[in-house]
Amino acid sequence: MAHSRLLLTLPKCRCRVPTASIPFIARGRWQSTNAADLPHLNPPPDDYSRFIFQDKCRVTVHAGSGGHGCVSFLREKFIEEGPPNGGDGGSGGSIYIQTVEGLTSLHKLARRGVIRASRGRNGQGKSKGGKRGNDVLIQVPVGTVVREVDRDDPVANELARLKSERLLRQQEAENEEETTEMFTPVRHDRWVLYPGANPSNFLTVKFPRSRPRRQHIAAMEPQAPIFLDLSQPMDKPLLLAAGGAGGMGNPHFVTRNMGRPEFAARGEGGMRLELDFELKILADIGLVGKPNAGKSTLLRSLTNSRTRIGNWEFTTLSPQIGTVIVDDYKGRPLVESKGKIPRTHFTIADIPGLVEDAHLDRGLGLGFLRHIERAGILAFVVDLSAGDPIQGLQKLWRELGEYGRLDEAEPVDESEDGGVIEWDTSGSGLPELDPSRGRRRSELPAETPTTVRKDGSLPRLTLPPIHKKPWFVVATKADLENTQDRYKDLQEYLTAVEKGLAEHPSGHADGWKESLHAVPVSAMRGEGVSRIPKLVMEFLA
Ligand SMILES: Nc1nc2c(ncn2[C@@H]2O[C@H](COP(=O)(O)OP(=O)(O)OP(=O)(O)O)[C@@H](O)[C@H]2O)c(=O)[nH]1
Ligand SMILES: [Mg+2]
Repeated sequence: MAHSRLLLTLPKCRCRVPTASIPFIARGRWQSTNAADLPHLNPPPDDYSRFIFQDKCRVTVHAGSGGHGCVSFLREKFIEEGPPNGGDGGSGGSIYIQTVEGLTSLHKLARRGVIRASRGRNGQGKSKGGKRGNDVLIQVPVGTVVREVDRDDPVANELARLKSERLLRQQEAENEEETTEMFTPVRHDRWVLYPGANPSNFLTVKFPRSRPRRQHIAAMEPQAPIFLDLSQPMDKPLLLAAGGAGGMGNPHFVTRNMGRPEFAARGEGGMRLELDFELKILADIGLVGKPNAGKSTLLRSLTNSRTRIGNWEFTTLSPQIGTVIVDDYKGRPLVESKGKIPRTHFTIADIPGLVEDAHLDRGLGLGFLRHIERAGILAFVVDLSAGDPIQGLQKLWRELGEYGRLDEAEPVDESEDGGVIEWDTSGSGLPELDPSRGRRRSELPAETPTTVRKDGSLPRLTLPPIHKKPWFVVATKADLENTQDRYKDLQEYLTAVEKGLAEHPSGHADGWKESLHAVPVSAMRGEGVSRIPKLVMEFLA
């Protein structure tokens, strides 16, 4: 009795998971979608999880400088003036980069701003070499592009200085009559003197000619300027900037005339790189739709995503990713794929809605279109309750076409209708897709290898043009009135495009049209959505 009273008096509690524990990638098994879970598909505006998301940042990285060589001499009983035994300086720490699966945002990197590898320790007496500086590994999400903005390489600067000095000498030698003793500035920055030495010793000591040195691993650095397209998980880190070489101890400078050199070399300075990081999300499916079309609701109904839903435009302000698990609950794939790695899951990217002229940077569109550029399959989300869905679809294609044109100067256009479909549902039990359709999958973008080239850089990712990607239409809000006829028109139009009777909506005659579907769904009721994973697996298998 007391128990039931307690239940009655308790306020309605909504289970909230701490934000930090929610992964950015939400996972869900599409088989588990059932009508009983409906409240999460039409949630109140405050029922969503916040993600910290950053898809761009600029970071300055400093490789560590080398430690200085040591000036030291053996001191033992009965050996008054022992031979030099100064150790070499340790080399500076290097900066490496690696893509890691599971990371989804650059916000941690952006927060760091400046990344420094530590410097090498100085050499010591008794021929003790200095300790190496600690390396730094920058971990980024798969799909990150790294571009160099600026660099300051002390070794390159020194080499350039030596070259200009040599040219000057050559010129002097040509005009022999004007020959004067060339003034060589004292290089405090390149030499270390014996501890007890005066600064004036710099003027009296005759330093040997020295060329700046690099660590051997510097040969693995990517070619300047750096451009890396890290589209695959990497099992080994890639070197970005090698630390400065350590300075040599005084034994290295022994000559026949100078048995006890009282100087050693300073370590080379570490390189500074200013890098732009940009994350291009690599999802299998990109949802393309106008604001308020119902993309986020669709993502929620397919996955466990807690993305925000609201009956206003621009509810979604940053890309969201959901993962749909399609295994048999034991990690085994449900769809067998011949000759390829079997897929047990696929990812869906929900980006902010595209307004008209999004390619001219209206709305929020342009910044996020690049995420769609990389999706393997495009899902056009068209709201059946908001006017003519065919025009809606064509407008979306036009925006994508214009964006593609910005990228690679491609022509685009529009089109019309033709075709067949049966529609006999009034809200529930939406029709099954004909399994004989959606067979061809040859057009899927090939896996891009992340093989490192000889110069250490990665090959540039070659993306197929947007109009060549497989696509389908998700006709949402099919539970609302007057949507059946619109859906019918839309499917007729797609059949006409497939048969070549109507122009491809991208305006490209070679646009992908192997099997075009419009899937009618009511994402809010969770109806019809289970057909999407089936269709996607047909494409991915
Ligand atoms: N009746 C009905 N309403 C839906 C359906 N799907 C979404 N809605 C409603 O449409 C409105 C917009 O849904 P969202 O999922 O936030 O739309 P969106 O495309 O993500 O919008 P933006 O993030 O602004 O681009 C919400 O009020 C949803 O409840 C559906 O299948 N049926
Ligand atoms: Mg949204």
